[in-house]
Amino acid sequence: MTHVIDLQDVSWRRQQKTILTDINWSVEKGEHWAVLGLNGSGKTSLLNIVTGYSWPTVGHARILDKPFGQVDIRELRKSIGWVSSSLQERFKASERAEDIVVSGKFASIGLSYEAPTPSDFDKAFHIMEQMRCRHLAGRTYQTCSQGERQKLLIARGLMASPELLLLDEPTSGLDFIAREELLSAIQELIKQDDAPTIIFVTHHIEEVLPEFSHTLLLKDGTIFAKGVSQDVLATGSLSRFFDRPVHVEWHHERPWLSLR
Ligand SMILES: Nc1ncnc2c1ncn2[C@@H]1O[C@H](COP(=O)(O)OP(=O)(O)OP(=O)(O)O)[C@@H](O)[C@H]1O
Repeated sequence: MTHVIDLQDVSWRRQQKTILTDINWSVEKGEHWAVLGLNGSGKTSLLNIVTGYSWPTVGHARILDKPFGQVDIRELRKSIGWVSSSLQERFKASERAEDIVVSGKFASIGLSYEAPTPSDFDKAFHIMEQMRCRHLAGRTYQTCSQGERQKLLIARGLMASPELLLLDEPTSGLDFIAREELLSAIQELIKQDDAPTIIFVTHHIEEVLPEFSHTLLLKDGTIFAKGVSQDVLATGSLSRFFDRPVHVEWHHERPWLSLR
C-alpha cells in the first residue's frame, strides 16, 4: 500500500457554502496524524470525506489505495475504525462492556450480524487488555465513567482489525487524569506491530503525543499547515493560526500552549 489517505484538490460544498476548500492531504503507512482546528474549521467534515459518508464536490479521494468511485465504499469501511462522540448514545445502559467491544466486529455497514463466537470474545478481552479496560468486563455501560466508555469505544473500533482508526475528539469531556490515561493507552496501542494508522482529531495542542509524527492544522475549511508535528506546532506558525501571539513549549516531547 502506498497511501492510507490521499486527497487531491478536494472541496466539499453544502447549501451554497464551501465547507472544505482545496484539501491536498496524504497519509502514508507508518505515520500517525493529529488534526487540529477551532470549532467549525471542518475537522468532522474532513473525516466524513475519508469514510465516504460525504463525497468530494470537487477533487479525488483515495483511501487505503482505493479510489472513490471505483470501490464499494461499504467494503472499504470494514477496514476503517471510527470513534466519535455520536457513538456514545448508541449503546443501551444495560449493555455489558465486552458486548460493546465485540459489537465492533459487526459495526461496518454491510456485515450482517452473527452471534459472536468464543474466539471473538477472546479477541475482545485481548484488546480490552491493550486499552487498559479489561477490568470492566461484566460491568454495564451505565456504570462506566466517561473515560472508561471512551476506552471501550476505541477497543470496539479495533475489533475488526482496521488499517485506519479515526479518533474524533476522544478526550472531550474527560478530566485531566482520565485524559492522560486514555492518551497513554493510545500510545501503547501505537507501539504494537499491527497498530492501525491513527488520525487523532482534537482542539487541544497538548494532546499531540510524540507518536503523532505529523500534524494537520485546519482553518476555515482549508489546510493552514501540515507536516512533521515539531515544525507545524511552532510558536510562529501557531500565532498566525490563532491570530494572536501564543507561545509553545515542549515538555517530554509534547507541546504546551500559552498566550503571550
Ligand atoms: N451537512 C452540512 N450542511 C451544511 N453545513 C454543514 C454541514 N456539515 C457541516 N457544516 C458546516 O461546516 C462547518 C464545519 O463543520 P465541522 O463539523 O466539519 O467542523 P469541526 O471542525 O468538526 O467543528 P467542531 O470542532 O465544533 O466539532 C461548520 O460551519 C458547519 O456548520
